[in-house]
Amino acid sequence: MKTIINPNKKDWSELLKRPTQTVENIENTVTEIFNDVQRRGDKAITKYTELFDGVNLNEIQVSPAEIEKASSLVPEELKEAIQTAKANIETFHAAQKTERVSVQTSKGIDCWQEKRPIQKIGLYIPGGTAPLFSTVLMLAVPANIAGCKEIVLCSPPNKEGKIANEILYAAQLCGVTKVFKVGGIQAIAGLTFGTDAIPQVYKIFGPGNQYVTVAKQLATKYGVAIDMPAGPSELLVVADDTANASYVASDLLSQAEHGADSQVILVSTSKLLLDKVQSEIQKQILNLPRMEMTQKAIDNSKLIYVENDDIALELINEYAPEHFIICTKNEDFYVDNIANAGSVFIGNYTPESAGDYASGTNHTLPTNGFSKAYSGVNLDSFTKSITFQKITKEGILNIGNTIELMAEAEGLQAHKNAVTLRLNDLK
Ligand SMILES: NC(=O)c1ccc[n+]([C@@H]2O[C@H](COP(=O)([O-])OP(=O)(O)OC[C@H]3O[C@@H](n4cnc5c(N)ncnc54)[C@H](O)[C@@H]3O)[C@@H](O)[C@H]2O)c1
Ligand SMILES: N[C@H](CO)Cc1c[nH]c[nH+]1
Ligand SMILES: [Zn+2]
Repeated sequence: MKTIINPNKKDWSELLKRPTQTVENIENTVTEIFNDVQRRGDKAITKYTELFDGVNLNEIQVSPAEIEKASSLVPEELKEAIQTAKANIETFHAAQKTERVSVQTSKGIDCWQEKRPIQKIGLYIPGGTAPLFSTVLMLAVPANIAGCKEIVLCSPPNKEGKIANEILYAAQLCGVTKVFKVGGIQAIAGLTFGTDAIPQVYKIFGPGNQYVTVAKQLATKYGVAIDMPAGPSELLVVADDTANASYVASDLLSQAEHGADSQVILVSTSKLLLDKVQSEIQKQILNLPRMEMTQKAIDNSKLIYVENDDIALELINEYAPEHFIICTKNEDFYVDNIANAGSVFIGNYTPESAGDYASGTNHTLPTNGFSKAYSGVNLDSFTKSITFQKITKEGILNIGNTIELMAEAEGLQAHKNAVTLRLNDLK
């Protein structure tokens, strides 16, 4: 991992670049696949599944019998762990429910706002290098609490043409309606346009690699909504001499192991800590089964020394990490002042993995600096707010002239008439 000492502010944007390809790099591939799926539906889906996942499938929908069999093969101990995680995710997301907001803005004018579930949604569950069944919980649990009706899940098949047993078990446990063995750009295309097999949905959720993420971003051109760009995982840790170097190294490696295009960053006011973490990483990485991929991510990663907490905070807000771990003496300074981060983990005993699996918070989070403007997935991601109003005779008498004046000033006579006709009847 490269160490950078006191980087000059004018170099920050270059220093903080992500190692992923850009929308421009991937756009042509996405457009080609989208056009093909739009034209040829399931035939195109099957072609790209063979090309990218190396398997030729006659049937892309997972049958109830396959789900039953897969579920029976998941060890009991793991099922219990999945259920514990599910309970915590349920508790945290159910607590996010809000009451209807209702107010009389003036006499005779009642306005209110209510949340209604998005009826048809698509969940993308990554499966390229690891079957992320935890993501099923992160998406399907809040979707059910929100009341979404049709929940369609897509995930890439392995070389045997199967989706991991744990993904199917979690899908069944969390009330997913239909499951398809389709991944990557072609899955996003299927959910966007619909095919004979895959239902078209109103909103697509879920993380994925850079191809999936760019496909989701481009899918919005065709009218489907997305949760956010949730691409290759990333982590920024701020730590000082009060941190445990081996814990910090383990956290950095936990996100680096997601893939070669992940990135992790350590910011510190202590050169000693940076050195200790560097050597811990070199030690711990040797025992990781995904060492090669992890090493590639570590090569994209940085240890950054800065002189004080103010500079550290400014740099962190500029980077806008997906995950932000705080292991410093004055943790409140960072907790109170962080402006841009997807999810924050505080103190030596809060590993980022806790949020990935089981503490209850959602792990589908904005990457690539998008935490400057986007929230991670939460209960509201699965609902829309609808406003309602009811105006009485007294109410329209009160507000009518205001509307007439404004409509006239905008040159919209028909708008004015809609009020004037009523007012004339009431006079
Ligand atoms: N931000 C988040 O909230 C979050 C959460 C979990 C995981 N992640 C990220 O999800 C990603 C999972 O990636 P993954 O690759 O393991 O699984 P994936 O399911 O996202 O992608 C696999 C698919 O990518 C497609 N693909 C692969 N190479 C391609 C190419 N050259 N051209 C076109 N398509 C190609 C294939 O169709 C394949 O099925 C990781 O980057 C991880 O960091 C992010
Ligand atoms: N860290 C990922 C979000 O960026 C989520 C995840 C799933 N499994 C393990 N990790
Ligand atoms: Zn993770």
